[in-house]
Amino acid sequence: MTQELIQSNQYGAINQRKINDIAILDISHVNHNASLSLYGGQVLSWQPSGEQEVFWLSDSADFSYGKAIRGGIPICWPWFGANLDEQGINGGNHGFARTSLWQLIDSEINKQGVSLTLELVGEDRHPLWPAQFKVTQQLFFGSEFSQQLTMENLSNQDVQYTTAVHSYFAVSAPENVTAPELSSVYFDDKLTGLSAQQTALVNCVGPIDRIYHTSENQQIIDAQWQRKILIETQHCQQYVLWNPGKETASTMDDIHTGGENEYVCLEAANTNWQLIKAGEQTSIKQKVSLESL
Ligand SMILES: O=P(O)(O)OC[C@H]1O[C@@H](O)[C@H](O)[C@@H](O)[C@@H]1O
Repeated sequence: MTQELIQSNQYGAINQRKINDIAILDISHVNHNASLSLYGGQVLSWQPSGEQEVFWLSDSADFSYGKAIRGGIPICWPWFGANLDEQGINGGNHGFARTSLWQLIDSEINKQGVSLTLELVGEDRHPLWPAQFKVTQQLFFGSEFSQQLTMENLSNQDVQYTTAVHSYFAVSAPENVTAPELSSVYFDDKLTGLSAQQTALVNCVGPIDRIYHTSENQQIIDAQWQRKILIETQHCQQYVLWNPGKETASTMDDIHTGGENEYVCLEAANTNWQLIKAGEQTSIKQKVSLESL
């Protein structure tokens, strides 16, 4: 495997390698290892020293232009989910950011961790979203992880967006896992089409596909791995909880056999259209940390 050193110092190094034609950055640091793909601007892994991997990546992920990479943190933007307009133009699932090439603008390695800035700039990228825009993604990998997306509307017209940072959290098995704060929150069930449901979440076994209307901090409690994943967000009004379950996963080429038993998606999101006025910007953020049980 050919590697190119991007940056290093006494605390760590960033190397670049390629999968097919896709540039992957590998980070090794005194307190963690991590990797991300410039295609999709997508975090693929983050493993603080002495911990299990935090983000799940499918063994069958398709690293090809035009395809979304299954796992890590796909960026759903400028829309989340399906997007079908009145003329019948179908934008497909989750927008174009996850199938776009992002640029690495800046990186810094220090004792606490590694900071990276990625950018996606464009205009008229899709008939359903012709605006001129810049999205800046600021990532920090250390013993904690944070991710901020700043969305700038560079057009002279207002635009609307929906979004999700579609985190695939690695777990021992969805049946060992719960997210207790969600039990008291109303959700829209994408599988039944029913809105404003409320039921206790016993575990995260799929098929499950729900939009929970809350911006409170969340915990993914994994009884087997004896850890809590803590998630805090800013300017996100929902969380999406998704696991396809065995039957649906077996129809998905980019999930390896049994892969659905290795993760739970809890996606910090804005699933209702949000306005960004002409020339203005807005941002969302998530912070992820770990605790032992
Ligand atoms: O297969 P995709 O496009 O990556 O989407 C995966 C899932 O993403 C979730 O966010 C959606 O709520 C699900 O409905 C969807 O199936």
